[in-house]
Amino acid sequence: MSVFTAVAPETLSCWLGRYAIGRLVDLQGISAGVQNSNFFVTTTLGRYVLTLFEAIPRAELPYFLHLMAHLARHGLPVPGPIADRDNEYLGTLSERPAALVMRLSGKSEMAPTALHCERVGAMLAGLHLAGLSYGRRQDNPRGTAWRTAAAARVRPFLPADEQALLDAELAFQAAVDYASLPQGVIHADLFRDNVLWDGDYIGGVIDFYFAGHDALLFDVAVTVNDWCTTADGELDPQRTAALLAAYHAERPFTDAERANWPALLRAAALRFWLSRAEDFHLPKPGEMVLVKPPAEYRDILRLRIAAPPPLPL
Ligand SMILES: Nc1ncnc2c1ncn2[C@@H]1O[C@H](COP(=O)(O)OP(=O)(O)O)[C@@H](O)[C@H]1O
Ligand SMILES: N[C@@H](CCOP(=O)(O)O)C(=O)O
Repeated sequence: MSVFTAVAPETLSCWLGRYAIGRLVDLQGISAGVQNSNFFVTTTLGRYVLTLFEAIPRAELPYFLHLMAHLARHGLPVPGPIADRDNEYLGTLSERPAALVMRLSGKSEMAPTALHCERVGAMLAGLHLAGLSYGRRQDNPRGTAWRTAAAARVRPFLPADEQALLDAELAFQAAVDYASLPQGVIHADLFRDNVLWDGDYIGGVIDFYFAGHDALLFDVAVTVNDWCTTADGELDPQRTAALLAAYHAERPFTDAERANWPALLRAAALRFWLSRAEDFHLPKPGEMVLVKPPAEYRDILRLRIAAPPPLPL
């Protein structure tokens, strides 16, 4: 995240009176991330993360907060949201929808090994299986409809060769048979910076604010494109095989998923090329704002088109 909206300690101290988590000791803005304003909050009772939601419509937020509670209840290492004294997860602070979740320990691993990838694959399958019993439903907010709209917004800023790449990829993706793929709750942003490691074990999975209902394979593709890609954008065979085999052991891939794997790797690359291009060309105003390079995912998309990787199982 970034900090788009400042929060004064006095304001937060007063707001925390709505909760049963003690008094404010420390407040720190967090510079990582791109979507919301996030803060580490320490109270006399514990350590929490405060999120002020900048762009997500308020009506969509209960889906994410209850999903985190659901997954935590199913034993996944997901931060539980904190209910206020009225038993509500969602409040309002600095004129923004706001929520507190537990702060989990551990740190991100940006140079993962095959063992890390194996654990992430198993965890992602667990998340998909636990998601099957989640009672609420909301579409993937960065699914096909968003992709078309985002492409129209960023296209005028792109040079001619990138416009051609974008047009061709949108046409290719429009022909993919998503209905043939198993669907469910997906995290949709399971990048290395959204997993906290406690030694070799996953201590936390965070940032569920892009979650939604979509093809489970899209989530696998997003995850593989980030966790298993080398510095030059190619897939590392050992890490890819480790992640996919661990996932497959918990939720076996279907024939339709095998057939559509190269297309979904491309869809996942397109999604992050578009969101990064939009953040770059049409930035939101803010105090500390992180913009990730769009070229990285443009190039991953080009590579996945040039050499479609088979599902190695
Ligand atoms: N529950 C948590 N426990 C520990 N650290 C967290 C937690 N939630 C967020 N963070 C920290 O905050 C950073 C940004 O959070 P993130 O959810 O990725 O932001 P955004 O909401 O903008 O997507 C993470 O990289 C991590 O360092
Ligand atoms: N993972 C995405 C952007 C979302 O950022 P996050 O820090 O909020 O997860 C990317 O790399 O483009």
